[in-house]
Amino acid sequence: MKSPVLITGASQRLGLAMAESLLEQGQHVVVTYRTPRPSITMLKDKGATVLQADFSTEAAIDRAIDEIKAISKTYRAVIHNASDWAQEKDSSDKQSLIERMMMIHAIAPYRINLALEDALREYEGQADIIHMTDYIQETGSEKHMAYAASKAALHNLTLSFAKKLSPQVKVNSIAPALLMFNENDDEAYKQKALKKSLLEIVPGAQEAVKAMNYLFDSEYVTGQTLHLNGGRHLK
Ligand SMILES: NC(=O)C1=CN([C@@H]2O[C@H](COP(=O)(O)OP(=O)(O)OC[C@H]3O[C@@H](n4cnc5c(N)ncnc54)[C@H](OP(=O)(O)O)[C@@H]3O)[C@@H](O)[C@H]2O)C=CC1
Ligand SMILES: Nc1nc2c(c(=O)[nH]1)N=C([C@H](O)[C@@H](O)CO)CN2
Repeated sequence: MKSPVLITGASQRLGLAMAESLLEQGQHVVVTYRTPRPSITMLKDKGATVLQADFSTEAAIDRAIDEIKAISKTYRAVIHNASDWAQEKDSSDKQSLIERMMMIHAIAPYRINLALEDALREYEGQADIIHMTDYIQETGSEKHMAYAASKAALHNLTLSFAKKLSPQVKVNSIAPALLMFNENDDEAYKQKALKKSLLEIVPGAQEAVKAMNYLFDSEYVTGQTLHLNGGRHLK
C-alpha cells in the first residue's frame, strides 16, 4: 500500500473535505471517526481505511495508536483535525473539561506524532504533520478558555515537532477562524460572526483543503501557521 495520510476526526466538515480531496488525488487515506456516519461508509467505498477512535481517554489513544501503526509501516502525513469545541458554560466540572480538551487537542496529537516518528521519517519523500489549531491560539477566548489553551498547546507542539523531525518532516499549524457555521447557529449569531473579519465571508471547508494542499506541495515551509481568518486580527 502507498504510504497513507492519516486524518483524525474526518467524518464531517473540514476533515471530510480534506479526506475527499486526497482520495481524488489518488492518495491513500486513513481516517478516524468517533460517531458512525454515512460519510464514513462513503469514504470506505472510495478506498479509505477507517478507524473508530475517541481521543478523550488514555486507553482509547493507546488503542488508536496500535491500530494506526498496524496499518502501514510508513506514513506520508498526519493531520490532527479531531476536535471538541467545548464552552465553559456547558460544563459543571471544569477539571474534566480542561483535561478532555488537553487530551483531544494536545495529548493525542503529541502521542500519535511520537508513535509515528519513524513511519514519517521513512516515507520516501518529505513527510508532513498538520495541526488544525485555531485563530484564538494567540488571543485566547472568554467563552472557550480550556479549548483555546489546548489549541495553544497544540500550536506549541508544532514548533517543537518542527525542530525535532526536520529535515525529513515538515510540521505546520493551520489556524482557521470562522470557516463554516454549525447547524444550530441562528441568523443573529451568523450576522455578528460575519462582522468579526475584514472580508466578512464564511468561505467553507475548501479553504482548509487549499491550505492543506499548499503545505503538502511546499518544500520550504515548516514551523509556521497558515492563518485562515479573513483579516480578523486587524478588526
Ligand atoms: N470550522 C471552523 O470554522 C473552525 C475549525 N477549527 C478547527 O479545524 C478543525 C476542523 O473543524 P471542524 O470540521 O469544524 O470540526 P468538527 O467540530 O466537525 O470536529 C471534527 C471531528 O472531531 C471529532 N471529535 C470530537 N470529539 C472527539 C473525541 N473526543 N475523539 C475523537 N474525535 C472527536 C468529531 O467526531 P464525530 O463527529 O465522529 O463524533 C468531529 O467529526 C478542528 O480542529 C477545529 O478546532 C478552528 C477554527 C474554526
Ligand atoms: N471543533 C471545532 N472547533 C471550532 C469550530 C467548530 O465548529 N468545531 N468552530 C469555530 C468557530 O468557527 C469560531 O472560529 C468562530 O469564531 C472555532 N473552533
